[in-house]
Amino acid sequence: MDNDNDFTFCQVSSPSDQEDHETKKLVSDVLGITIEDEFSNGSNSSQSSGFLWNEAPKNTASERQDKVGSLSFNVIDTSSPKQSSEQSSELSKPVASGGTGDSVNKIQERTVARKPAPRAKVPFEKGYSQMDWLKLTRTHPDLADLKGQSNKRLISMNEVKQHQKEGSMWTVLKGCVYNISPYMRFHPGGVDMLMQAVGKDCTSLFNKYHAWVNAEFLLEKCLVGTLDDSK
Ligand code: HEM
Repeated sequence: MDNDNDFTFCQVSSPSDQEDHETKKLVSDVLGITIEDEFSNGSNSSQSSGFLWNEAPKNTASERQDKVGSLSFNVIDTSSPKQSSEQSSELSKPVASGGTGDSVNKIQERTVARKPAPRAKVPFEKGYSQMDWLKLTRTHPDLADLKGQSNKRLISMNEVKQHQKEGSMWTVLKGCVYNISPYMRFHPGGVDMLMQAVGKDCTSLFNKYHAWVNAEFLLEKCLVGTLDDSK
């Protein structure tokens, strides 16, 4: 009860309007000092924002981190995109470069690293992803449509040319003859692109677009034979 009385007493003798105003001002001043001290560490506000978002010296970053406390993660976030773009341009440096075009090359590399060229990849139809293709290659008994024939026989280019119909579309890739008909709708570059391979040797086209693609593995079950290049 004594405490209640004290409380009542405090309420009754609350500061006058003028005193109240002064108290508020004092509090806000103190808060102002505290905020400025923490963020700018005695410097002006433009330096403060520079520290948070632009170029904080790397060797002082951890020191700032300690002082800022819970806001320190901002420092790391701000500097990381710069680092990664530098890294990617480093990674994309040409193996051999030299001469006067060197600096031009570097500028172009940076542009490439930031804005990758759009790819002509066609969105796959439902059920025609590369995973679906892999499943099909494991379950289908005769994707190459061999009908019991060996896939080790030699095939002439003339025979390849004759297979350009639905269900039996042959192509030559790196000396191997494939029936690419079942792969058509699974091709990430689209049916139209792959149609250019039908009835001919598509090795140079294939290498032009994606030399890195492991066609030997992808088309393993579509193998019809080996190109007989003796004729
Ligand atoms: C005959 C066997 C072929 C196979 C197994 C094959 C497979 C693939 C694969 C797996 C991709 C995705 C590549 C990636 O994500 O990096 C792709 C994309 C593509 N393919 Fe093919 N492809 C073949 C032939 C061709 C041919 C003959 C052409 C051109 C006439 C072609 C044009 C493209 C294009 C334009 C893309 C999309 C762009 C890209 O991913 O870089 N492909 N192909």
